[in-house]
Amino acid sequence: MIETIKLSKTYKGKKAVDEINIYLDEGESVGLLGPNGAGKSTTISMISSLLKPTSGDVKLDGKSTIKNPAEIRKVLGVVPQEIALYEELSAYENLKFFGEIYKVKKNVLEQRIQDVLDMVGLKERQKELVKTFSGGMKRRVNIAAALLHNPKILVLDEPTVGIDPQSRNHILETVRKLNEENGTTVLYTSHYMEEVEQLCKRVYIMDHGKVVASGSKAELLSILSSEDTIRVNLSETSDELIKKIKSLEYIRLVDETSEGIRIICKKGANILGDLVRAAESERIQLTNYQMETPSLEDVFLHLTGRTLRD
Ligand SMILES: Nc1ncnc2c1ncn2[C@@H]1O[C@H](COP(=O)(O)OP(=O)(O)OP(=O)(O)O)[C@@H](O)[C@H]1O
Repeated sequence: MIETIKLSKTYKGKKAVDEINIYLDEGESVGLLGPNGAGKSTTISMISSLLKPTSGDVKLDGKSTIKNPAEIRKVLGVVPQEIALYEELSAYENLKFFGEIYKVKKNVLEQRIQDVLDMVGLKERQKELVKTFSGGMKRRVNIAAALLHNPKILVLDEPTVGIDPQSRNHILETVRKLNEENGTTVLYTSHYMEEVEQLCKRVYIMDHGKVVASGSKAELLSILSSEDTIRVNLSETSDELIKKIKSLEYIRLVDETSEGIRIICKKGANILGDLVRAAESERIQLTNYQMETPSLEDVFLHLTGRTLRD
């Protein structure tokens, strides 16, 4: 359905997106996961034909959208990170305005506005001014606006950042329903691993403008099949202790957590004895030790040496 070919964007000599090749099949829900600055927004702006690539192409059903952006605009709805709404207008009036901009036919616009308000759970509050809404409710109006022209493809740029849990759950549920029940193709960008795990069948992991891995959750986790992840709680941590642990030859990564450290090491390494000795020599107590089932977060850490929120 959609395919990017060596898609790139350079800002003042710096590559924000570097030759990425991704595709979306009809009806899929695909995640674009990466930390701040990885290039996710730039990528989806180019896919949505809001931003011109420096090089490469975006194809819709085999045809370049760069030469002909009108086609993709018809079938794609985009929910940007910034909330672009008129505060002095009601939710309904905002949607009416966007519907006219998107050239939704007059005879269906009323019904579409009611349908999309229903999808995002704001039907009862449509007459209220947007300026009285919480950040999460505003984001829901934004999603409703992107759905007005009944797009086949919905692209969302970190739609749950900085909003209340109730709106967050609502948004996740709306996106899930659109994909599973309406068959809408979804491209969902986030730096929240659990959202992508929950919503997306396939994931691209981005870092520094490049796709560093892709596949289903199971495929991505298999990257870690040669490793164990261990969570260790400590009475305190010290740089010296972390240095000692890092120096053990079978250690791949040590990452500080709120309660201690997380270690990725070669599978089957006999680490406990070494850990206890290192902690004792620093007069630090080891209060808990637990093998973890690896998550996509660990895959990210393994691939980039950083956590998603670094
Ligand atoms: N208009 C611009 N001019 C110059 N540099 C830019 C511009 N937009 C983005 N960048 C840079 O490009 C890189 C990728 O940014 P982008 O916003 O695409 O990342 P992101 O993964 O979406 O992160 P975030 O979640 O913070 O938006 C960053 O280094 C950013 O500073």
